[in-house]
Amino acid sequence: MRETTIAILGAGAWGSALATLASENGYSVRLWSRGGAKTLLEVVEDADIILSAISMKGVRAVAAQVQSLPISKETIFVTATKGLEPETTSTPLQIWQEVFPTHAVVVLCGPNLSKEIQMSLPAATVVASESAAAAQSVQLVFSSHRFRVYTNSDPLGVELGGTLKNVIAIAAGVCDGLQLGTNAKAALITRGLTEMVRVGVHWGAKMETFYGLSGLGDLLATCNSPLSRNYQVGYQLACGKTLTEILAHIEGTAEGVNTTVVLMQRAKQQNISVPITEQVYRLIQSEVTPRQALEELMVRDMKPEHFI
Ligand SMILES: NC(=O)C1=CN([C@@H]2O[C@H](COP(=O)(O)OP(=O)(O)OC[C@H]3O[C@@H](n4cnc5c(N)ncnc54)[C@H](OP(=O)(O)O)[C@@H]3O)[C@@H](O)[C@H]2O)C=CC1
Ligand SMILES: O=C(CO)COP(=O)(O)O
Repeated sequence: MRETTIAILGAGAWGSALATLASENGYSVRLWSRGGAKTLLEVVEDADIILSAISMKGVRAVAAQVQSLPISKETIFVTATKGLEPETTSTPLQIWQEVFPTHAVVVLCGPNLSKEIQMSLPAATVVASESAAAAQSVQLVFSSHRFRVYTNSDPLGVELGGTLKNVIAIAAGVCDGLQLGTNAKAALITRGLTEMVRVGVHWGAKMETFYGLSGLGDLLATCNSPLSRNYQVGYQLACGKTLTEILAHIEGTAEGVNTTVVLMQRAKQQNISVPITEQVYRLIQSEVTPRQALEELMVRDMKPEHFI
């Protein structure tokens, strides 16, 4: 039997870590990046699985390039990007499904700081798809004694958990940078999760998905780790650096900055209350200081504790 071939698009921090996991499991892995030695055709040709770990800004263009190439009808697409497209507010899952409507598309998302995975520390993740068979195939590729992979049938919910938590992670970095304490951080993360649930359920995702690994799990990892680029953006803003300075020096992609802008636009259009996102938005637009953002959150109208 021919061996299973995995094409990974994007040789950044996350694409490289996922390539390591699949290679260690004995799969044949081909990695593509814009400056790499192999062409996109060489990498995707006859691939059983094509996984995209491209930053949000490159997803649509790369998907269009892949569409122009001869791909087997059986090929499974996997998306590991956590972002939103500015022009359409679409998620990466929605883009891959739009470009490849007859293929199975799987979302891979969880509390997965790539540096820890490259250090062989244990972690868990979720692979979600409308096709249970496709999700199980991807589960098999990445599962190991150090990487536990769960399947899930709510791909949009799994993807939105990983995407929306980046906005809250910026706020959590601000909270720690201002040294606001453990009570404040717990309140922020808990109310942040409610905001994620509100947006996600309105979008069509299942509420319970946000209490799983790709929602609460990734929220806890990202809001508590200095390894998170999004957390670092917030932390450094609280320490007085400008967004331009921070983004110029940060290693890799902090998707939460763009996600905040797109989410704010969507929430306004659809009249969804997102008070934490709104303050992160105003902060990155330099409309408020970190302290003013905190103050505005604390003096909002009194209300019962709603969970959605
Ligand atoms: N790092 C992590 O811990 C995790 C990251 N993610 C998500 O994975 C995605 C990638 O993150 P990460 O690997 O850390 O980021 P990096 O900045 O390390 O890598 C980004 C990758 O995207 C590619 N890319 C960027 N812009 C374009 C473009 N316009 N066209 C084609 N390719 C492009 C880069 O290609 P090139 O090499 O050619 O420059 C590179 O391979 C993000 O959405 C992130 O949120 C998800 C889970 C964990
Ligand atoms: O999504 C991540 C961990 O699951 C990575 O977080 P950052 O993009 O903030 O580094």
